[in-house]
Amino acid sequence: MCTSIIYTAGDSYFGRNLDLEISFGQEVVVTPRNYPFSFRKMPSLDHHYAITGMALVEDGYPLYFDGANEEGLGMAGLNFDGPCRYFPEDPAKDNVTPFEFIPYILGQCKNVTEARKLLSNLNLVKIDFSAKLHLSPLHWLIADKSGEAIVVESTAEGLNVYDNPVGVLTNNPEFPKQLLNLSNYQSISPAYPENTLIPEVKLNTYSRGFGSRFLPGGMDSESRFVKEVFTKAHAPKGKSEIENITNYFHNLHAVEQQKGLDQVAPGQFEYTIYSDGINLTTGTFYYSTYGNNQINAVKLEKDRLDQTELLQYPLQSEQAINFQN
Ligand SMILES: C[C@H](CCC(=O)NCCS(=O)(=O)O)[C@H]1CC[C@H]2[C@@H]3[C@H](O)C[C@@H]4C[C@H](O)CC[C@]4(C)[C@H]3C[C@H](O)[C@]12C
Repeated sequence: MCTSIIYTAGDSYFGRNLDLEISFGQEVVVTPRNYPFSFRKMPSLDHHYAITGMALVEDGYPLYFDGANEEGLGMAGLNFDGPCRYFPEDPAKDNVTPFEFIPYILGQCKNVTEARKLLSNLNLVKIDFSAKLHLSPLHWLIADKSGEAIVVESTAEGLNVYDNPVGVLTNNPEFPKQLLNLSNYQSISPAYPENTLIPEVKLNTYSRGFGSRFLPGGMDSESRFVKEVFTKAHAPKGKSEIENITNYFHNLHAVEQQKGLDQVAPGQFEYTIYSDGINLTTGTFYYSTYGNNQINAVKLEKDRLDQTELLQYPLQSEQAINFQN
């Protein structure tokens, strides 16, 4: 499972938890403006917006899991196994493969409005990256620095683009069903509830936090969706970058998967491999990994964005403990 969010507190922060049982060898990758992006069915993009994100570099090509461009548009791919369908090439459409989708959008669009235009004639065409790396069934959260967010899902009906008023995406079911399910939890509150059960009897209120007593807490995607929507809706807005990024990571950690809790095969457990977030105004990319709770950061080096070579930053996965004596 995975969870992706956009959190706005002055600046906007975009990113995700990547939850899986295996790691792909991903790292922080900056694709500069003049790296030639080739596409299987579309003309290549020799000049484009620079992109920073988490990617696996395979045969020199950055396979992005999530990222954002220098204009402040972010995009993340999350598992969508079941409803997801990709299609044969359609000569009347712009045919983009799912593994090219993030560079295609982030390379060319400044914001969600521009992304919607490219999406209006797009076909997610079924072509594997290689015999070794097949397509993954994904859906995507796209959001910009204004806080506007949309979800893209390719299903049997074709390509669906939904407004996302809550700025959260997890996994199944289809996004409209996730939104509908929120109404089941509309009475969840940070405030202490009024006793409407039996007002004339004074109840023994033995604990704080009763407003969120029925908030789901499971690892499944519906539970994480509801929990994250509630957490983010009430998250404080900081006055500094440090406060904001701290709040942002607490949001993602609210739906983190600890090792041992989500069994996917005998002896195999899905867990939160990394959490990341990018400031959509400054382009600074932050991340932590399961093994290293420290927040690491890669600043956007504006003077290196005109080159053609990828900039790669291996993940710092060793725990960093601040010993005080
Ligand atoms: C598995 C990842 C999504 C995490 C997630 O949602 N997990 C939930 C699993 S489940 O619902 O509980 O089953 C996705 C996100 C981005 C994906 C990667 C990116 O799309 C980039 C390439 C694309 C290639 O076609 C396949 C390898 C790959 C390197 C993908 C592997 C994998 O499918 C990734 C890493």
